Amino acid sequence: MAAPPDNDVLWARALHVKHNGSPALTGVSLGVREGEILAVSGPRGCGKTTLLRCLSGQLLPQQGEVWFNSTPVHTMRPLVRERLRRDRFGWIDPEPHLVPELTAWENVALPLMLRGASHRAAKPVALEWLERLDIGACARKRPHALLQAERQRVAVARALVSTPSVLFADEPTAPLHRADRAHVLRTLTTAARSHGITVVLATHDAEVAALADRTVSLLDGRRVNTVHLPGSGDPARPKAGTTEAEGRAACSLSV
Ligand SMILES: Nc1ncnc2c1ncn2[C@@H]1O[C@H](COP(=O)(O)OP(=O)(O)OP(=O)(O)O)[C@@H](O)[C@H]1O
Repeated sequence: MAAPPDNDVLWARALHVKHNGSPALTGVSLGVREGEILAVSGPRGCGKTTLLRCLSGQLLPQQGEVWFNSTPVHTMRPLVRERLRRDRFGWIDPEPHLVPELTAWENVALPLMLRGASHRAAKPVALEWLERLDIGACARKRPHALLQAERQRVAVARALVSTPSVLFADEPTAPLHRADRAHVLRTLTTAARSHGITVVLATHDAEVAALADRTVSLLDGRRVNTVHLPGSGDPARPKAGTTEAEGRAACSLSV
C-alpha cells in the first residue's frame, strides 16, 4: 500500500463503487490539499455524493483507498471511522436535517457537546455562528418555526461550529434562493479560509463551483479533464487559501 503525498489532507486512489450492481464510481482518484476549497462538479447522478461519502468514511469503496492525513480510512474499524468523522469532519446535506426537539442554537451546539463541551461553554460559540449567518434572531426557535432557508443556515452553522479539518458540503445551497445562496456560500468560504478548513463541495452549478480554488469534474462516475480558461493561473495546483483563485472559471471535457 503506497502512502499518499504529504501535502494532501485527503487522498483517494482508484475508487470503485457500485450501488446494487450499477457503477457509481469507476476508478476515481484525487488529492485534496490542506486548506483548499475543492469543487466536485458534474450533472445529476454522476457520482458526486458517492465520492464525498467515500472521502468522509461514510461509505467504504468496493475497491480503492482513501487516506486522511496519511492515515488509511478504508481499513479503519467502524468505530474509529465514526470517531474520525465526529472529531475531524463536518457535513452539510442538500436538505437540513435538524433535531426537531432542540432550538436552533442547541442544534448548532450539538457537535461541540458531542466532543465533550458543556452546555454553558457551547452556547456562546453556537450563538456567534448563528449571528455570522445572519440568523441570530432565530436562536431560540425550533426547526418547525423556521423557514427552509433559515434551517439550512442552521445546518451550515452546525457544520462549521467545531471548525472541522474537512467540511464536506453536498449541494449545500440547493434549497436556497439565489440571493440567499450567494450569502451562505460567501459565509461558508470566508469562514473556511479564515479558519483553515478544507472544503469539498459537491455541486452541479457552475456559479457555485467558480467560488472554489479548483474543480474536479465527474461524468458517469469517472473523472473527466478540467480545462481552465486563459488567465486563470496555474491550472495544475493552485495555491490554497488565496482569493486570487476565486472566481476561476472552468469547463470540462470528457476524456
Ligand atoms: N443508495 C443507492 N442505491 C442505489 N443507487 C444509488 C444509491 N445512491 C446513488 N445511487 C446511484 O448512483 C449514481 C450516482 O449517484 P450520486 O448520488 O452519487 O450522484 P450525484 O452526482 O451526487 O447526483 P445528485 O446531484 O442527483 O445528488 C446514480 O445513478 C444514483 O442513482
